[in-house]
Amino acid sequence: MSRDLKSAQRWIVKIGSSLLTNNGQGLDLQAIEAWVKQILVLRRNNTEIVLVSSGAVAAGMERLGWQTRPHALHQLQAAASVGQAALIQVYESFLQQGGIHGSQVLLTHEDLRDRQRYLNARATLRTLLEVGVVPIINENDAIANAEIRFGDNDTLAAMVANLLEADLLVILTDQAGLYDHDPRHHPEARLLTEVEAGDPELLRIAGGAGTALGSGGMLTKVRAASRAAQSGAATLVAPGHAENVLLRLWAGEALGTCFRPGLAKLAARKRWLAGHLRPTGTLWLDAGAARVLREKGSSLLPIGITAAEGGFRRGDLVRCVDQENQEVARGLVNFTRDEVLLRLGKSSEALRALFGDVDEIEIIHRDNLVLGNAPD
Ligand SMILES: Nc1ncnc2c1ncn2[C@@H]1O[C@H](COP(=O)(O)OP(=O)(O)O)[C@@H](O)[C@H]1O
Ligand SMILES: N[C@@H](CCC(=O)OP(=O)(O)O)C(=O)O
Repeated sequence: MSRDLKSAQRWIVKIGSSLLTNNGQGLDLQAIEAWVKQILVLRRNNTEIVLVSSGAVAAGMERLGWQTRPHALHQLQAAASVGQAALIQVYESFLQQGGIHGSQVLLTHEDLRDRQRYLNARATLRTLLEVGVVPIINENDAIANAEIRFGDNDTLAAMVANLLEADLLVILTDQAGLYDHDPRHHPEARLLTEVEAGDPELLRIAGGAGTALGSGGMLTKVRAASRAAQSGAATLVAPGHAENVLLRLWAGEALGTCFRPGLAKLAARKRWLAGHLRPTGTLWLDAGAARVLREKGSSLLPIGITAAEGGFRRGDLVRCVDQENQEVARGLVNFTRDEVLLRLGKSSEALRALFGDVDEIEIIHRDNLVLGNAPD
């Protein structure tokens, strides 16, 4: 697979606990500054970045003057709460040097399982990207108990990659990438430069965390790569301490391990959106529109829509049905219901007369359309 990542427009970058801390002694400010500087360059080159950052517990321990990591959950949560503030303060100060703001988004597993909270999280993150902010995500450690925890940030980062349909998930860690054995115990281990996401063999060779600081080890990274692949994202597990690692990856250098997503992005993404999102509305198509969608998989234009139901918003999944209420397709809609109602039945000329020469006239673009009776 080519490592040309310049066309990958949305990256989720996960920075692990093993990297963020100076051997457990608080945050490694120099390292964080270096990553933020690279993120600023990527942003200037139109790559959207969402950061998933660990490090709250370690930063909190330093602020509280605790020498050893506590075992009791309430103490860990207190440390995370103090440290999260420190973490955001550090990122924000470095981002501001480049004229950009960061924002804090703390998530629990529940937030991505509950439909309404999932949609809220997605809408917020999309808006943050639209206004040029770098969202900085961590688990909401202060309140997350065992039942609602992700536990490691690799899983969280992969779920965010699905949520935002990212092109790429970059997992920075303290090793050069995935080896055929845990390199801490097998000095002869070989680095794997390219693998297939979801290959079950990888689960066998990936071990647990290498240090007391990290939580998931390679196993959660391998699992994260298969999860990210479900929505078509490639994953790179790369050495976070390598100089200019993000810029070198962006330039196409073969650093770390690349997990190919298997299915082409478009096909994977379509399968994922049909299987994972629940429709929030219905568009009724006339016979002509139903036919061109079924026969040619064309984009859905306003002229072929006769009615719109449901309180959907831009980016939501809607069902497209024919006049007999048979499902023709599902897709991500480009407009809110009110906007669709203003446009339905109108020709492209009529739309231009109303709205001027706007770029987007399709109600659903063909890349966002899945034909047939998709599962709920
Ligand atoms: N096959 C493997 N290849 C590379 N590293 C592995 C492998 N199996 C286990 N590991 C361990 O995984 C560790 C990285 O995971 P972890 O400690 O959780 O870090 P992070 O905080 O970056 O998530 C490495 O330090 C390494 O010891
Ligand atoms: N949410 C925790 C980090 C969880 C964690 O260690 O994850 P990981 O970086 O995947 O090993 C924190 O901020 O301290």
